[in-house]
Amino acid sequence: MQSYAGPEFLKGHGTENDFVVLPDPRGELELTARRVRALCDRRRGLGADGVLRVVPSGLLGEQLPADVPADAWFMDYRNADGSVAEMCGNGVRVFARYLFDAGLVSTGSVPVGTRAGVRTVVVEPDGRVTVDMGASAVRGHSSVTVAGYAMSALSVDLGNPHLVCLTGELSELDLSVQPGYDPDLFPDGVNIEFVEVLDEERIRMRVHERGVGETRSCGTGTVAATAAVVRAAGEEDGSRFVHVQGGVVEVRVTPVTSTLTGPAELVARGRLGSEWWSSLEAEPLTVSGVSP
Ligand SMILES: N[C@H](CCC[C@H](N)C(=O)O)C(=O)O
Repeated sequence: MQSYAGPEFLKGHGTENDFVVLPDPRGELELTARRVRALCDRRRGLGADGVLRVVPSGLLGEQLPADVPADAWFMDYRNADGSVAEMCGNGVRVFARYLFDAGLVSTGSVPVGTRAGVRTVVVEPDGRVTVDMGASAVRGHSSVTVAGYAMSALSVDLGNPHLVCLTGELSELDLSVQPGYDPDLFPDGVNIEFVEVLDEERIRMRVHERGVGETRSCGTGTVAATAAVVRAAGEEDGSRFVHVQGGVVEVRVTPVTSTLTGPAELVARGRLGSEWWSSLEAEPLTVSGVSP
C-alpha cells in the first residue's frame, strides 16, 4: 500500500513553462536523473519541463559560483531529460514565488544562487516577478536546420547557451524534432529560439529547449531573443514585449545586464508517494541499456 509521506512538492509555472518545486532545506534529497525524468513524465509522473530543488547554497555539495552567497537559497535546476542546466529564467521566478509564499524570505530583492551565478529577484507590486538575468553575451554567428532548411543564427550566452534565428512566419516550423546545430560549437547541446519581429515593441518567439523539446516559453530564451533583435536594430539598450505561446514577458537588455519581468504561479502542493520515490532510487538494470 502506498503512503504519501514522501518529499513535499509544489507545481508551478511561468508563462506555461512548468516546473516541479522540491523544497530541500536540509540538503538531503537525492535527485538522480532517473527521479527527475519520472517527476517530469506527463503520464507516469507529475509532468513538467523541469525540476527546481530548493536548497541552501552552503549544502549544495558542489563548487558554488564565486558570487553566490553561502546563505542564499540555491536553485538546483534540472531539465525534463534529467540533465543539469546552468540557469532557468522562468524557473527562477517560480522559485522566488515559492520563497516568498513559504515565508523563507521577506519582501524586497532576494539573491538566488544558480550555476550561472547569483540572480537577484524582486516581486513587483502587480505580482509579476523581475529577475536581473545578468549580461547577455553575443558569441558570434552559426546556423540551424529545421526540416532540412538552413537558417542563420546568433549565438547568445545567458549562462546557458542559445541560438537565435530571426525568421518570418513561426507557425509553419516543425519543432517536434531537434533542430540541427553545430555539435562542435555546442557539445553539451543548445536552446534554439525562432523569432518574428512584430513591431518596434513586440516580438513573437517559439523555442526548442535543450533537454526538454519545444516548450511554451523559455525565460533565458526570451532574453537571448531580445538581445538579438535589439542588436539587429542597431541599439545597445532596448526593451521588448516577448510573446510566447504561454503568455507575454517584458525584457530589457543593456550592455551591462538584462532584466526579465513576468508572471510566476504556484498551482498545487502535495507529497510524493514514499514507495514511488524509493522505487526510483537505484538505476534499474535495463536490457536496452537506456534507463526509463
Ligand atoms: N533548457 C535550458 C534550461 C531551462 C531554460 C528555460 N526553461 C528558461 O526559462 O530559461 C537549458 O538546458 O539551458
